[in-house]
Amino acid sequence: MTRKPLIGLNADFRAAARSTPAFAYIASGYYQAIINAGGIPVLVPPQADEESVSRVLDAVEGFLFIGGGDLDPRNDGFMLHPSVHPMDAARETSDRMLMAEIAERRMPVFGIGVGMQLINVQQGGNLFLHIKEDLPEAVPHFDAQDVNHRHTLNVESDSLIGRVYGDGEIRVTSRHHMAIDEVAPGFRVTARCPDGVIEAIESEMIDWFALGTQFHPESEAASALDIRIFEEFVDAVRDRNQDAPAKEGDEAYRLVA
Ligand SMILES: N[C@@H](CCC(=O)NCCCC(=O)O)C(=O)O
Repeated sequence: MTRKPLIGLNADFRAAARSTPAFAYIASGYYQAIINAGGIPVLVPPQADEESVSRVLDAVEGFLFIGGGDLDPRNDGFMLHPSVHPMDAARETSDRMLMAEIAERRMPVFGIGVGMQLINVQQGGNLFLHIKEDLPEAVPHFDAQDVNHRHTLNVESDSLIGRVYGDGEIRVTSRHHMAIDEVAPGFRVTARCPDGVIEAIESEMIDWFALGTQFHPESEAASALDIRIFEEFVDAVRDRNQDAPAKEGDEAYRLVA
């Protein structure tokens, strides 16, 4: 039986309000996609410090950064923009610590939506803060009335995304008002919307599986091909850890014991 890798997922966070406690939460599509692709999801709420981040990453084999609110551009030396609504600082601080350690370890990582933007800025790239202003000719990438708003995609054939989607028209679910501007060193663009907006990046480093999609392959409207992206990710995590010694409780351990 193929060993299922443990894959961490961050969570979104909402501070306490007048009548509700604070919540850490995650849309089920993210962790269900990991399960469907043969992994075991491990939900990771915002962490308080680097030691906790290190211990968490000792316990998982890959990491998925989910979508959510906006990264605060002031954390990257830019001015705040009126259209930017930063996510709760508890989440962003934890996400940035996690991403820094994941990069250090070259742990397989997949970022979706703001998760891709996090990979890009943490690795030295930057963002357009508001597509409507920065790229006025762009097609709509967000529809407040339609959570499954979709647009077409052009992919680089010699890439993971290209292998997954192949030829033919591709439509993906899009929910963003920010986008990658300068791509981080060591990464390349592997998919764009026909209007030029960057929709996927991947690492060019041979020792690091790092992938980002601005679109949402976990959405309710996901296609069978979208799910293949998760299978590629889980396979990459498994392959990287296939020589890891079996831990008590693993199938391999039981077989030997
Ligand atoms: N700040 C980003 C957010 C992109 C993103 O993650 N969208 C998903 C929304 C919530 C979700 O479905 O998880 C941007 O707007 O560019």
